Amino acid sequence: MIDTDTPFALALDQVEFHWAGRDAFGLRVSGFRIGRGERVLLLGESGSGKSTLLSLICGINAPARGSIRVDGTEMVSMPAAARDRFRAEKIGIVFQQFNLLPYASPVDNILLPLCFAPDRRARAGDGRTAALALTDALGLARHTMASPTADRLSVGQQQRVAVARALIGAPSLIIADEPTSALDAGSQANFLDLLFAQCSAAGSTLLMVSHDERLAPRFDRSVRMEDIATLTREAAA
Ligand SMILES: Nc1ncnc2c1ncn2[C@@H]1O[C@H](COP(=O)(O)OP(=O)(O)OP(=O)(O)O)[C@@H](O)[C@H]1O
Repeated sequence: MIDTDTPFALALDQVEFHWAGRDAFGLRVSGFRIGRGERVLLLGESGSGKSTLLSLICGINAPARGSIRVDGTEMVSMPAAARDRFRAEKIGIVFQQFNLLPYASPVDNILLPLCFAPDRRARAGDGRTAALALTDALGLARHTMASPTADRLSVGQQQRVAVARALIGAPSLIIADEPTSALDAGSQANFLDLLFAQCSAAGSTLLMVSHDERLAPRFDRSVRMEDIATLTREAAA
C-alpha cells in the first residue's frame, strides 16, 4: 500500500555521474521518484546502467551533480562517512552477487548491517531471534541456518540469506539487483511472494532491478532505464 502522507521514499533530480577516468561516459537522470510503500521494477538491458544507478541511490558512488533524497534526506551533500552510516540505517541492499562473507555464519551475515546502524539494531530487538524469524519466513530450514559458514549454502539459500540481511531491522528502502536471476520461473514467483510479504511486514519500499519483463505484472509499477536515464558513451576509437 502506498503511504501518501510522506510522498517519496526516493527522489532523484538532475543527477549526473561519470565513472573515474571516463569523463565522456556518463549517466544522467533528470527525475525519478518512488512513493513510500511502492514496489517498483526497474527494467533495462545489460549495460544500460542499472547497477550504476543503484550504486548512486545507495550512496556507494556519488554523482558529480544533482540531488538524491531517501526518505526526504539529501544524500549527495553528505560526507562519505555520514553517507555510509545513513545507508546502513535506511537502505537494505540485495547485491547481484549477494556479497555474503563466505567464512561467516549465515546468521552473522544477516546481522552485519546492524553493526553500523544503531537505530536499525534497536528496531530488530534480539538480532539472532530477528534473523531466524526472517529466514523462517523466507523458507530457509533451521539446519541450513546452523551451517558454520555461508559458503556451504546453495545459491538459492545464499540468495535468501542476502534478502534477510537486507530486511533485518526494517530499513525504509530495499534495493535488490537482479535477485531472481538464478531461479527458475516457479521459484521466482515463490521468491517474489516471500520478498513482497516481508517488505509489507517491515513497511519497506522496494526497488528491484531485472532484465525480465515478465516480472512486471507483479509490481505496482515498472520503469524502463531508457525512460528515466540517458547514457552518454565515449566515441568509438
Ligand atoms: N567500475 C567501473 N568503472 C568504469 N566503468 C564502469 C564501472 N562499472 C560499470 N561501468 C560501465 O557502466 C556501464 C553500465 O554498467 P552497469 O553495470 O551499470 O550496467 P547494467 O545495466 O547493470 O548491466 P548488467 O545488467 O549487465 O548488470 C557499462 O558500460 C560499464 O562498462
